[in-house]
Amino acid sequence: MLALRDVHAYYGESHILHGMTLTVDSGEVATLVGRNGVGKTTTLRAITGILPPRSGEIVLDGVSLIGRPSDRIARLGLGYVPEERGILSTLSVYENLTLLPVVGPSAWPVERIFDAFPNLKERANAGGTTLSGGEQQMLAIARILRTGARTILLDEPTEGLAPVIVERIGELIREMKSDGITILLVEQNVRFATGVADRHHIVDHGTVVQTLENAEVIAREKELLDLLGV
Ligand SMILES: Nc1ncnc2c1ncn2[C@@H]1O[C@H](COP(=O)(O)OP(=O)(O)OP(=O)(O)O)[C@@H](O)[C@H]1O
Repeated sequence: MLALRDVHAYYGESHILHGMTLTVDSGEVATLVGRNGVGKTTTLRAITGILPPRSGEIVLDGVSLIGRPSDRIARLGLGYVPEERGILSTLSVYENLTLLPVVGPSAWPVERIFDAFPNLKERANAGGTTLSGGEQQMLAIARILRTGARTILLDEPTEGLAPVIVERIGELIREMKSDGITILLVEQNVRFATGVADRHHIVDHGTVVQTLENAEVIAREKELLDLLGV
């Protein structure tokens, strides 16, 4: 389980997270939803240790993450797929895929990844950034699955992608969940979010203002879209 309690984080003097508190249960898919700039990405960066919080508690499976460097946090089984995906242009698809160390026993072997993503197999020797946006997103997620991370943070994985790719990413998230992986997802597409998630944390001004079960969000979709301004 992942738990944040009263987390405060800053960029320089800008106070961005104002007491972020939330939990993601083991095996759950939870989302962070909210308008642009409310601190969703910053929350993921605080969890990974890329932007260490100035105060508060973050605990992953009983271990405090506070004060640990991000590479140590990753080795505890936390994977992060940033919005910008982080595919390196100087490396091939295969090299990008195998770049990160394996951190756990449930790591997907490369053969499983190639079975799941035939496009990545076909393009294994091509440059990482010669792939389409959708393929790069698949590669970014596949790279984390290969590490065996049991808790995965995904930042807007569907942004700007064609509907058929969005659907494939939805299937993949459901497959990850059925493998027992815990997922925290930043997602602006409410339809997509309700298709994959168990609970939704509504974020405003760097804090969670409401947590809703998936069924509530489905029932109140219009209200939520108005709230998000989308
Ligand atoms: N590197 C940075 N330096 C300074 N301020 C930043 C930096 N990154 C983000 N911010 C600011 O922090 C606030 C929260 O940004 P964050 O990216 O967490 O928002 P978000 O909810 O993820 O929204 P979006 O969907 O726009 O990414 C914004 O006001 C943003 O301008």
